[in-house]
Amino acid sequence: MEAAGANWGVVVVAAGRGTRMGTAESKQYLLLRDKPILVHTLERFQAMDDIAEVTLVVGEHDVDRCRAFVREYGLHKVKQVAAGGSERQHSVHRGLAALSGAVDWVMVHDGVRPLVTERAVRACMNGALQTEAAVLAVPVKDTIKQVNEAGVITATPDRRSLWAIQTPQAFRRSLLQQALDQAAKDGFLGTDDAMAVERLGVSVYVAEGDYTNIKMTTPEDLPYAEFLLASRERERGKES
Ligand SMILES: Nc1ccn([C@@H]2O[C@H](COP(=O)(O)OP(=O)(O)OP(=O)(O)O)[C@@H](O)[C@H]2O)c(=O)n1
Ligand SMILES: C[C@](O)(CO)[C@H](O)COP(=O)(O)O
Repeated sequence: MEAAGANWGVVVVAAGRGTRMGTAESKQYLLLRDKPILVHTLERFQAMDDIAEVTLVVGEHDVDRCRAFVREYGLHKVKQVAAGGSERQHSVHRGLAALSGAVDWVMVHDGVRPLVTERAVRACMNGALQTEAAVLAVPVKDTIKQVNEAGVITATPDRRSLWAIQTPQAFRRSLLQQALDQAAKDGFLGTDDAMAVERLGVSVYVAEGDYTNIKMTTPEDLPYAEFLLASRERERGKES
């Protein structure tokens, strides 16, 4: 563990199209209260003293408008705005390459998870510092079934072993680099970053997150996120 000397960078991936949201505008640019979802997300990391830099990965046609957001919202920790790839994993790989050489610990976060809390981010960072690789997750609340193509249940995994995985996902930088390089070489595509590390045989630890760290995915997520932000503002108002 090298908490004191750790130099943390964050790759925020936001190069997806948001097909399931079904809006003309890509979901990361939709307004949540007064600001684009992506700006809320970046502000979470901007506010944390022990994060040195952020690389933002966006669609190639959105690079200029995102550079303008960086200026408009004073997001000075965003040192690079890079163009992403066709799959999330490609975008992460490009973002990792764009971080400066000073970064030795990295978190990957979805640009469309604007409600992550500082407490949860810290839990993930501390988990990685102790183990090399940690992700945020919450225990699943529903009973999960495996269902075949005919719509028939084939298995009911023990719920006590099931966790819904979120971001951030945190790693020693060299480990994530090795994992993504190997995945690219093997033509392996995962739906999260941990999968690339797991296939190297390296253990990835789970740090308990919050159910409110939702990924903005479908239209009903928008009013829920508005509600959560308003509740947090009310709580802050009561404290001050
Ligand atoms: N080629 C891609 C695909 C996804 N992402 C990012 O990865 C995060 C999580 O992905 P998801 O919610 O699945 O976003 P989309 O791919 O945009 O959504 P959809 O599958 O509905 O099109 C998002 O911040 C998204 O912008 C990315 O950077 N590059
Ligand atoms: C990485 C992730 O956020 C973990 O839940 C998620 O897998 C990425 O989103 P997608 O919907 O699978 O593309």
